[in-house]
Amino acid sequence: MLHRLKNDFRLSIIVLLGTSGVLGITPFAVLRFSQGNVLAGTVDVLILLGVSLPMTYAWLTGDTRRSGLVMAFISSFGAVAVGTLVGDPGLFWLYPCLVTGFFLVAPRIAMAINISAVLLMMMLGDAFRSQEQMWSFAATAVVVSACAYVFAYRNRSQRRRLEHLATIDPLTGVKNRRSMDQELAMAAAQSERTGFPLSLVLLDIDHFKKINDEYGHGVGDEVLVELVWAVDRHTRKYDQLFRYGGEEFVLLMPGLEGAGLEVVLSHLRQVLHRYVRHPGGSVTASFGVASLQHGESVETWLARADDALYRAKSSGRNRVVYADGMEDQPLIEPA
Ligand SMILES: Nc1nc2c(ncn2[C@@H]2O[C@H](COP(=O)(O)OP(=O)(O)OP(=O)(O)O)[C@@H](O)[C@H]2O)c(=O)[nH]1
Repeated sequence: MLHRLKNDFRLSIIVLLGTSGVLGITPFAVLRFSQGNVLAGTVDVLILLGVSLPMTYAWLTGDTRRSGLVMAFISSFGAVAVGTLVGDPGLFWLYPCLVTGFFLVAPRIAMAINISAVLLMMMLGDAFRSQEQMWSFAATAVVVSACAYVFAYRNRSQRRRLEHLATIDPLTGVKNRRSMDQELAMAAAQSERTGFPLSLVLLDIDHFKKINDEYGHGVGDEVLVELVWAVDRHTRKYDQLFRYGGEEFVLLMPGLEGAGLEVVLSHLRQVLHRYVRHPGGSVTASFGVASLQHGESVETWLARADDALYRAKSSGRNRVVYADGMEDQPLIEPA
């Protein structure tokens, strides 16, 4: 449970708000009913349901997007209803809602909800004792919302930047090994469910150390970038390339296996040989290929591709080798 809360920021906010909403509003609901204010008590109960149901939904389904939106909406307009029904003591409830909305939904949506809630409260007018109070409320609500917006916007762009840094290889711009682990697990689970074929290619540049040693690391880096560019140009948009480490890449190819896969990879091997170059000539790469088998774990799948790559390297490089006893690709040199 703690693990989920620690790893899912929006879920943790939903749970925090839902729980504090339930704890904070319940005494007021009881108070309103005991004072005979049935309408305000009913509104409190509706808000209680409005925050606890999305919280339960988010917890059970993991869908924090929809629950966050519902919660932001209900808490803000619920606060408007409370303010309108009980007068200025209810006004204060809108302030936490003006801020917390930014934790639940995108900054633009939170801002739109805030503006609508404040305007609605002003139009209904019943919460205010005087015009002066109403305009003071409007001005302070705008200041609170504007500050929260700037903070949320900045926080969001920094989070996106961190996500980018954590998942993208800075040299080549493809996803790194960390995101590969997640994507492979997801793709394998989907393939297991749908029966859609899924193949994995371990692609390793041949004698890369020699290129570095002879022409320098800068040239080595350029070769890596060129290779990524060539693979990207000659594969489909739903194929995904990851940098596995060093000069080794993983290419994930959904919907391809058997003869179709052989044709594509034979072509790709030749394309790399033809287009990826260094000052001393062309670059070659070896491929180890494994198609996911029913019930197979990602680790075993990768290990089979790795074993095939090892065989490609040890049998002469510049070739495609398939796991599970399939024949090595005949070595066809480009014209
Ligand atoms: N330029 C550059 N070199 C890198 C990078 N990452 C790893 N390397 C180098 O890649 C080389 C990999 O060498 P090896 O593992 O011996 O592989 P290889 O020379 O390609 O030999 P085979 O794979 O057996 O054909 C090492 O010299 C690493 O320093 C990088 O980001 N840029």
